[in-house]
Amino acid sequence: MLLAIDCGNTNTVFSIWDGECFVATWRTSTEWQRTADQYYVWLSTLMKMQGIEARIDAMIVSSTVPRVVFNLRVLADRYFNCRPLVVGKPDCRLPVAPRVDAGTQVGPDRLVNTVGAWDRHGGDLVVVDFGTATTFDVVGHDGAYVGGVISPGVNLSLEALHQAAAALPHVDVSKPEKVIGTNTVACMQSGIFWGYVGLVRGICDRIRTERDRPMRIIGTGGLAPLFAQGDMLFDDIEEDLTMHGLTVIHRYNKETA
Ligand SMILES: Nc1ncnc2c1ncn2[C@@H]1O[C@H](COP(=O)(O)OP(=O)(O)OP(=O)(O)O)[C@@H](O)[C@H]1O
Ligand SMILES: CC(C)(CO)[C@@H](O)C(=O)NCCC(=O)O
Ligand SMILES: [K+]
Repeated sequence: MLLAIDCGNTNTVFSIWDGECFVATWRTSTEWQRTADQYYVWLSTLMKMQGIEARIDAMIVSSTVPRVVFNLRVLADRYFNCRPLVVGKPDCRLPVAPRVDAGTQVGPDRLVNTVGAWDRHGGDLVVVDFGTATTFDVVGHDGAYVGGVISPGVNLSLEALHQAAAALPHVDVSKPEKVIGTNTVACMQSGIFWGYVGLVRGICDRIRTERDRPMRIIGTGGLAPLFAQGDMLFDDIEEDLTMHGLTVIHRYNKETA
């Protein structure tokens, strides 16, 4: 079975793929210091607890944090006796090459989102991913990543507000009842929630205008369902899009090996 790993700047998600579906998904914080042995103890404990007897013999990794890749390679080698595919490395091929400026290192999570979304929907898409950053990945008619937009993440913006202003507390993002807040927390929640609804709507409209064609908007990431409550932002929400993209890239590399 395949172990697919998506390391973001905040969280790392592990999923086990049996060729047809994900049999399990677990999440941990991203820490580059974590060793292969630590990953394995954590993973094997969760597998045991859930009675999962998967024999992992392949691994694929997307990491926005280059330093974590070393220990994940050791994990693959020491415990699963395989060489991992690492998205963005020359030996990991993508179905369609990105069309970006020479020398640009596109975030592997964005490339993987592009592949996953194209596999499900075909071309002319925008993937909006609410992670550490809020990213917009534009997929051309042929499935290529053709560029996008990087905005500060929702939780990052809330944290920056709290850090920079002595009287502003830490708050969690949620949909406020009204736009006009009558207390500090409600004012901050409104600014973030309706601010991001406007940001997503505005950027997607401008992308459509710039591309001059209809485009489907796919939302992903933990906060996509929450923001979908604010406006008709997305044609679809797919929380497993990055993981799906990883399985597609793995299959593509196996078939074209
Ligand atoms: N209402 C909410 N308020 C705050 N956080 C939420 C809420 N709903 C979901 N989340 C968070 O969203 C996160 C999942 O998002 P996702 O995996 O897309 O990005 P991330 O892990 O924050 O970022 P990255 O992938 O860049 O590491 C989880 O940490 C989850 O706690
Ligand atoms: C933008 C993030 C942080 C989103 O996870 C990641 O994709 C990244 O580090 N990207 C590198 C730069 C780029 O994508 O163009
Ligand atoms: K992510």
